[in-house]
Order: sequence, then C-alpha cells, then structure tokens
Amino acid sequence: MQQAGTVRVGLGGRAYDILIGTGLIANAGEHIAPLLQRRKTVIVTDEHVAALHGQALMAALAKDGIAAEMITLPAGEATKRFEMLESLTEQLLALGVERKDAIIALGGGVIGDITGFAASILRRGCRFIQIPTSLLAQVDSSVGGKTAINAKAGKNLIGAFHQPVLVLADTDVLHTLPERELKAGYAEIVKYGALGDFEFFEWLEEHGTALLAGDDDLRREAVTRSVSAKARIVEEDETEGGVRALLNLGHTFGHALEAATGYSSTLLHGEGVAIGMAMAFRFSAEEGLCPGQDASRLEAHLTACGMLPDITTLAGVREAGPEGLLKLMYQDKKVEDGRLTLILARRLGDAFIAKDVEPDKVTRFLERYF
Ligand SMILES: NC(=O)c1ccc[n+]([C@@H]2O[C@H](COP(=O)([O-])OP(=O)(O)OC[C@H]3O[C@@H](n4cnc5c(N)ncnc54)[C@H](O)[C@@H]3O)[C@@H](O)[C@H]2O)c1
Ligand SMILES: O=C(O)C(=O)C[C@@H](O)[C@H](O)[C@H](O)COP(=O)(O)O
Ligand SMILES: [Zn+2]
Repeated sequence: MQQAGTVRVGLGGRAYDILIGTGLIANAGEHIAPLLQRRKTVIVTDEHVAALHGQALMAALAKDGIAAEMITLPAGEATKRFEMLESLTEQLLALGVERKDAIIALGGGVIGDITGFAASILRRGCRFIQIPTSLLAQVDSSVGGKTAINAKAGKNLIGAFHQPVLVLADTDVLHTLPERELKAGYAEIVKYGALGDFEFFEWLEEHGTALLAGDDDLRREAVTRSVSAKARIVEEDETEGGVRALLNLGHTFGHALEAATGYSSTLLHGEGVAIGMAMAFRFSAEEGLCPGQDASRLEAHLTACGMLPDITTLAGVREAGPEGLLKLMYQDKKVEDGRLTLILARRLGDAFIAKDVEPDKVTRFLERYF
C-alpha cells in the first residue's frame, strides 16, 4: 500500500516534489511517467541496491509501460571518481539517453551525487530523478541539487548544482540498510537539530534510539522534518552564497577526516559529519562562543548512538596529524581569499557562519585531540 506525504522545493522553474512514505518504489511508474517525454529511462544504481531493490523498481516502471535499462556501479565512496564518471557517461550515451530524457539515481548519496553530476553534463544537461535508498540520502543528499565526485585534493571538488525533477523517498527500503549506514545517515538528521532547530534536537534525544531500531513512523517524521528544513534553506540560497553554508555544519572537519582516511570504509561520510559536528561545537565552546554544556550534550547524544570514535584510532588520521588535517581543511569550498570559514555554534539549534577563522586556533584545537 502506498502512503506518502509531500514536501515541495520551491525553486521557480526548477521546483520539484519530495514524496516521503511507503510503497513509493512499488508505484514509481505512476509518479515518473508524467515526467518523461517518452516511456524510456535508465536506472543508475550500485551493486548492493541493485540486488535488493533493482528488480522491484524495474517491475514498477514496466507496470506503467516504461522500458528501463540498468547501470550498476560498485558500492562505496571510491565510486565518486573521474574514471567512474567517464564509464557512467559513456554507458549512458551508449544506451541512447537523449537530452530530454530523465535518468534515475537509485541508491545512497554516492549514486545520487555521481548520477546527478553525470546528468548535469550529459549532452550539456539532462534531467534526473532521485530514488534515495539510504537514510542519509533520504534526509539530505537527494535534495538540494549538490552533485559531485571527489578529487585527489579533496571531497566533492568537481561537481555542479543540478536539481532533480522528483525525489521518491520510500522508507520501506531502509529495512535492508546495515546498522552502520543507518547511524551514518542519522548524523545528518542530528545536524538539522544542531544547526537550527533545538526542539527537533530534543525530539531526537527522546526518539533517536527507537528510530534507529526500526520505528517506521519515527523515520518518516525524521525524514520529513529534515528535508523540510533543507528545502527552506535551499529555496533561500540555492547555490550557497550565504545561509546554505549552515548545512555544512561539521563538514570542514569531517571532509578532512574523510580525505585523511582515503575516502574508504574506515570512515563513512556520516561518521565524519558526526565527529565534525562534535568538533565544531567543542571548538565554539573553547572559543567562548557557545556554552560548554551544549557541546557536551551533543557529544552525549552522538556517543549514546555509538557515533564518536577517538579520531586518532582511525588509519590515516594519526599520520596526517594536526598540520595535515588543517591543510586538508583548506581545500574546503567555503575558503575565501585563502581564509578558513567554519560553521560554528552559539548554542544547540543556533549555528552561524564564521569567516576568517585563525588557523593557529584550529591547529591548537586539533593538537588537543592528539
Ligand atoms: N549532495 C548532497 O547534498 C550530499 C549530502 C550528504 C552527503 N552526500 C554524499 O553522500 C555520500 C554518502 O551517502 P550514503 O551514506 O548514502 O553512502 P552510499 O551511497 O555509499 O550508501 C551507503 C551503503 O549502503 C548501501 N545501501 C544503500 N541503500 C541501501 C538499502 N536500502 N539497503 C541496503 N544497502 C543499501 C550502499 O550500497 C552502500 O554500500 C557521500 O559521498 C557524501 O559526500 C551528498
Ligand atoms: O546540501 C548542502 O548544502 C550540504 O552541505 C549538505 C552536506 O550534508 C553534504 O555533505 C554536501 O555534499 C557537502 O557539500 P560540500 O559543498 O561541502 O561538498
Ligand atoms: Zn553531508
């Protein structure tokens, strides 16, 4: 049975709906057919998701007369690289994807990011639909139009803003997601509370454990609240000229840790975000910007969910050391005129953009972690 709510991302000519609920993949054809110029599409997915949910989507599209081909990429962050982008775009062209077609990204944030980027450049831009299957992709990466691959120099450095034309977040599929991946997605949910909604943070303190354990109603509510918050920010600032940078809370530290650990399974993106948010709050507290008890409260919640490892135990991080991490932080896209921008906090639920952060302060802060 299909049961879904809708959040609209109001971006004028690039506006789209995010449908959140159950039975959305089983009925995908009915939502997708009206968007197609011809009843033909290509699904891009990864090997795990293809095995679990690929056939269900193919069958749902066939029910509405949509012929679909499937391209399956390797799972994991290492897929967000140039060689994969080349292979993906060549395969899309070989399958005859036309400029007016809409391709489908079925998977987590890795598939959404690389497929969205491929769509943004294929024949100078075709449309794409997000069917996010990880918690992280449902609450964050499928919405807002940031698409990218990683570069040797840093995370998501080659990409484009390219909005999807539809997002189908089917919470049924979360039941096959491994626990570690669920927790990684949960970090991005905590982010919305920590950056701008204290009441949501309190709700997560109360319901986080049950949500992670599998409660569908709580998951649906968390996805809806998260994407609603993201949609409002993206509507105000689509290409991160200002306020959208708040969605980067924890990411300057987190992306540096991901780079230091080689974009590998040593540290998932969401895990880096959890550690990075705790660091951003602790740094804010040590700078006298935020009460220490708020930093402790955030740490306590993340620790209760098993999400705050000692960073120096992560292969690659000790080798990088404070100086190495600081250097990686300077690849951040928020750097302006060679100066570091961090998302810091006044309190839980109130983050702000701090420009021109002194590197010495960050180095001394990082040294205390080692
Ligand atoms: N564009 C954005 O705004 C944005 C936002 C946040 C994160 N991201 C990016 O998203 C990526 C992380 O996304 P992710 O955490 O989804 O990682 P992912 O895409 O690697 O998916 C996580 C793992 O779960 C598997 N998986 C996905 N759905 C499943 C399901 N329903 N059942 C079983 N297994 C499933 C995948 O095969 C993979 O092994 C990072 O590259 C990050 O940079 C982008
Ligand atoms: O949508 C945004 O804006 C975000 O910053 C969301 C982040 O969770 C996401 O990881 C994003 O890809 C990071 O953006 P980047 O510009 O730092 O690469
Ligand atoms: Zn993120």
